Amino acid sequence: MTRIGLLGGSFNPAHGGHRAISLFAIRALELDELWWLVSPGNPLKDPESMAPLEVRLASARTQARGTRIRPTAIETELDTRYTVDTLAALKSRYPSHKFIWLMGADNLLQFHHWRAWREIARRVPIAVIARPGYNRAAHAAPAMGWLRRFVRPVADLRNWTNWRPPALVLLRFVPDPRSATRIRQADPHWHRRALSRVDLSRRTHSS
Ligand SMILES: Nc1ncnc2c1ncn2[C@@H]1O[C@H](COP(=O)(O)OP(=O)(O)OP(=O)(O)O)[C@@H](O)[C@H]1O
Ligand SMILES: O=C(O)c1ccc[n+]([C@@H]2O[C@H](COP(=O)([O-])O)[C@@H](O)[C@H]2O)c1
Repeated sequence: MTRIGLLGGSFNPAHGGHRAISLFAIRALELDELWWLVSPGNPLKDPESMAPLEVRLASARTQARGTRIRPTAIETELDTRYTVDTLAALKSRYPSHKFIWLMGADNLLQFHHWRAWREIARRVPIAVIARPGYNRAAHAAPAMGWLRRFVRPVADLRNWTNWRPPALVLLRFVPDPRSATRIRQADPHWHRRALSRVDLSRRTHSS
């Protein structure tokens, strides 16, 4: 049985915060691999401000170097955009893998807007990772009105593969204030430089 964590995201761009929380999660959940699902397009986000998928994926590969993190654009391959569909496709493609969905506390605040969010929680256990500025609000998130009864103690964490979903665990690692919004604010043209690096490496590989 392979233990896989799933961290879906825009990764616009990937940053050290993603890497840090992922490394903590790999250890805490004893994961064989943590897959970063670099989204072709978050259904709730404006595509205008989104760098091309290949540039975001390249930033994810850079951040994941030398770890058990596996950046993927598997939602493109599966032709899914909604997490509920991605999970169904992954579970049927990898029937012997055990999956756990990871998300930062900011995503829990929006979770009730996701398509079939209760169904997502019925499909896989969920680990919510504390994030500076969002934790108090996350405890009061609309989705928590329903999810609260399924919260598991951290003491039982290693046993997550035996949890029968819905099951939710709240994880606190060293708080990491990094965010893609801040990076874009400081460097609005990050993707242009990144795109030229992607093009360059493609040319180098094909030459
Ligand atoms: N510093 C962090 N601490 C905890 N969770 C994080 C952190 N950074 C990102 N995440 C989580 O990682 C997942 C993917 O994040 P995403 O790619 O949206 O990055 P982001 O920094 O939140 O981007 P943006 O600022 O554009 O919203 C989400 O579940 C998000 O909550
Ligand atoms: O399925 C949905 O309705 C849905 C709505 C919003 C976000 N998501 C997923 O949530 C993950 C985090 O997205 P983001 O843009 O906040 O990094 C990513 O995998 C998205 O596809 C999914």
